[in-house]
Amino acid sequence: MKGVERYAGFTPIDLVDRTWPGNRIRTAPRWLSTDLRDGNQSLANPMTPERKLMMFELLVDMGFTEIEVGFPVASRSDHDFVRMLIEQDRIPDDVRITVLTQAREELIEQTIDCLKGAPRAMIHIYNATSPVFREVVFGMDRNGCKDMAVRATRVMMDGAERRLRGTDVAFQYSPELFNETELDFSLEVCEAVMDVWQPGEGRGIILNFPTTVERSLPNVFADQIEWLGRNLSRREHVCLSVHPHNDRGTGVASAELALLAGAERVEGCLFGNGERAGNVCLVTLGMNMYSHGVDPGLDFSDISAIRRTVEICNEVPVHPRHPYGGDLVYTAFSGSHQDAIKKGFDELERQALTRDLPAGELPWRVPYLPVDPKDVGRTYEAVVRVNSQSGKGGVAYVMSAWHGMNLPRGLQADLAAKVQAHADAMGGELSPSLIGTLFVQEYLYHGDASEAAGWHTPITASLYVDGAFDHCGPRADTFRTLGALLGPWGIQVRVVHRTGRSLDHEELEPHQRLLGGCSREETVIYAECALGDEVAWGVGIDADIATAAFLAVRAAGTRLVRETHTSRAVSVAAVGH
Ligand SMILES: CC(=O)SCCNC(=O)CCNC(=O)[C@H](O)C(C)(C)COP(=O)(O)OP(=O)(O)OC[C@H]1O[C@@H](n2cnc3c(N)ncnc32)[C@H](O)[C@@H]1OP(=O)(O)O
Ligand SMILES: CC(C)C(=O)C(=O)O
Ligand SMILES: [Mg+2]
Repeated sequence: MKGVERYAGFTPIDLVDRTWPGNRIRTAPRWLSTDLRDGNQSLANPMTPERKLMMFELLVDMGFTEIEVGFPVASRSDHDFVRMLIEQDRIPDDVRITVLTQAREELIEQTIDCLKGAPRAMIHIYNATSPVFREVVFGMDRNGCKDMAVRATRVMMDGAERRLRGTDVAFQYSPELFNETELDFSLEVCEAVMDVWQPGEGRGIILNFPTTVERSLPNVFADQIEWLGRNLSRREHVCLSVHPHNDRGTGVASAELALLAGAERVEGCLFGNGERAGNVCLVTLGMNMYSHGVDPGLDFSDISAIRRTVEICNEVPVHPRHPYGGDLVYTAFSGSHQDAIKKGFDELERQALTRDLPAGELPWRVPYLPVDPKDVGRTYEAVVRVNSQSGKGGVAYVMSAWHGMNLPRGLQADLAAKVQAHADAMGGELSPSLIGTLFVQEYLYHGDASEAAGWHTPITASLYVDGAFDHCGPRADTFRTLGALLGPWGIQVRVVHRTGRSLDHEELEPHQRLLGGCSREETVIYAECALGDEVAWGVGIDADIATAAFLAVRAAGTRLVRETHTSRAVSVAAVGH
């Protein structure tokens, strides 16, 4: 592409004995949400006080104990929001608010004043340290840049000492554009800042290393973090924090590799809001940990509610493909994915029965779904959505999840072909209720008894029972009744397969009751009839199994006769059990 020569590559870090690639993330880091600061400053329409409060309360509810609530000198609304939190006593005892300020004396004084009356707070000072900032923005050398940070720390300590007497003041320093700064210079500035702050027992410091504009591969950032961890003095009093941005789309990877490399704290925003391509997404990071069996220490159990609140506060929609929280991320449209998902759920249910445990307590092993959607408050209903890319597994899933019917394999294929033809003809997606309507139209008996008059016997039906078979009395009685009903037509019923557990209408949501609002237990019988190479399926639903079977065979036989345009003998194959 034209112009590529204008961009320089990045220099790898000389750290041949790096250890981070062999490490694992075993515990959650300390989290800081910067939604109300870095997130807010990136919005075309910054949050109103109401939206800020909504975000703050969400963060508290999710379990954040470190929340950057603003840049008080940036605007009256930032200032007033911090004051409101303090004056209205809205900061829970286990939460520490943080405020950000540039390393400029006049701004620091005002920032301190804004914190008056807070029981505890963190003052976060930053100045840019990279060569391009030193040369282009500040016009100063390394020493000048370091002095800026040192002076700011002194001013902050002095001001806090004098004007924040009742406040437990903690301190965080960030060399902005750390990832573009020479490593030895970042270290030099941080050491100089620590010389002023004098970290020690009960007086820690947070040193926060941002990829202010992400420019290199995540492994380079990890090397930088491991190098710092080895070289910082007073290490036991330093909390090594990272603040990745997502300019290259690798913010999450940068954070994760930094954790492997020794980072202890991560700053970011929910759903990756923030400057340009965003701050690192804390939802993705936390849920990535959860999906590996590491408790993130944040509550994502109603991820849709979190997303809704974030969307209201930011006025920025969350992408439907956003990891873990997007509308479509627990949905498969394509046939082979749907088939594997259905088999995964079936196996989970089998295991639950065998081990007599709720399915929700079993190890999660469902293909194509990284976590159980229910763990984040999503349902299983949207896991499969049907269009022209779908196959029998998907259609069977919809029939089971939405309509409580566990179709035998042959009927799955038969219905899927009809659904596919419909999808091809209409384009787009077929809703579960439309699939249910197609099913009813195709397979249930709609005629009257005379329609079957053309049948010339004998018929042997292969029946599949789905539902309350166990509630229908001894099998012998059932077969006798069926014989009496079907016998005059010469239909022999030899085999009954189970396809699923009882269909209990009490368990189904109203939209799942394919045939209306009945509340008693019913039996579904699927009948497979063959005439030469032709096969037809019929379905009967009734509280009485014999009636259900009768209706199913009539439906199948009628369709077969109609489809083959013949009234010659219908033979029905028996399938062994
Ligand atoms: C990566 C980040 O997200 S950092 C946080 C960024 N957030 C914000 O900037 C939002 C809030 N900011 C503001 O409201 C304003 O920028 C203020 C109030 C902080 C400062 O306002 P102003 O004094 O009008 O300055 P302005 O916004 O034009 O910034 C330029 C000044 O900041 C200085 N500056 C810029 N970046 C930095 C930095 N990283 N560290 C220290 N000083 C800096 C510049 O040198 C310049 O100073 P100069 O006027 O002496 O040349
Ligand atoms: C203020 C700092 C930490 C920042 O937001 C950044 O560098 O991205
Ligand atoms: Mg930032």
